[in-house]
Amino acid sequence: MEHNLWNHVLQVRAQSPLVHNITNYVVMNNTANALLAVGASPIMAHAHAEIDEMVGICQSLVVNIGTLDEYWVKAMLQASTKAAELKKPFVIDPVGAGATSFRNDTLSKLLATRPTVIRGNASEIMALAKQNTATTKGVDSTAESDEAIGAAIDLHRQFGAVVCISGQTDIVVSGDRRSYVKNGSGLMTKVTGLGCSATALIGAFIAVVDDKFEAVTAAMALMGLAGELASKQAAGPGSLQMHLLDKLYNITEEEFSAHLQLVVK
Ligand SMILES: Nc1ncnc2c1ncn2[C@@H]1O[C@H](COP(=O)(O)OP(=O)(O)O)[C@@H](O)[C@H]1O
Ligand SMILES: Cc1ncsc1CCOP(=O)(O)O
Ligand SMILES: [Mg+2]
Repeated sequence: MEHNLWNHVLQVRAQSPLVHNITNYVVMNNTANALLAVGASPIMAHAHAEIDEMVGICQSLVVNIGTLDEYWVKAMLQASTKAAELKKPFVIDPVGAGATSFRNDTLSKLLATRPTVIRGNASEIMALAKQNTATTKGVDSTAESDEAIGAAIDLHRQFGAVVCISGQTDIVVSGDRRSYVKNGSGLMTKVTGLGCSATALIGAFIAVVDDKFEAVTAAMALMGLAGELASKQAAGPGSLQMHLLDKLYNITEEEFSAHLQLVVK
């Protein structure tokens, strides 16, 4: 599988999939830039009047609930329903799951449209599976990714989605398949929107890779590796964001295979 992952990076660059994003105000710019850097083509669009056509021309959809309001919830449900109808892959980022009943109710409706992939941090994945005993801390995780594996397995069973728990180790769960990506940097938690960027990259990879488990693993490997290599050049969060975009753009096969820390089970 390791060799396939780099081929998937090359496929994204070669095919430049059009990725429709309904995402939050905080990260629109970061995530569009992350998609461009890996070779994909982002479009951010949430007007009800254009959702159906937009889903129709895109190769995948990213739904991120970071800054919800009622108009946007309708747009998200319209888009995910259309994507399911057209058999286009889509990924949900349950930002802040568990923080409010508005978020939880919206997520229940979105899950019912059967996303291809769910990517969240450990607190969010546990909240989605209603396994959160601790109170959530907004958009940041209060738990380690391995604490959410049971929740991820449960979500996969209920909804059939590939589930990714991000954190110090990114864990991808699908049926009895597991991958563990141990790249990244603690400094990445000091830049807003890097989880959202990981989800956007998943959107690009599921657009071009048939095996969705491998697609998600490749996206998380690329994000973790780019963040780790960029953090070595960064003086702090500001320059990390800048170096991360550069590394997403110019990472080589040699860097990818020399630094990848992947366990597949
Ligand atoms: N403690 C950490 N050590 C190393 N890398 C991390 C750590 N936390 C997050 N990352 C990296 O940041 C990416 C974004 O994950 P995360 O911070 O969990 O998302 P979110 O911003 O949604 O909470 C991960 O895929 C991983 O590469
Ligand atoms: C801070 C914040 N508030 C609402 S959405 C958002 C961005 C969260 O991004 P990420 O989960 O990628 O850190
Ligand atoms: Mg997040």
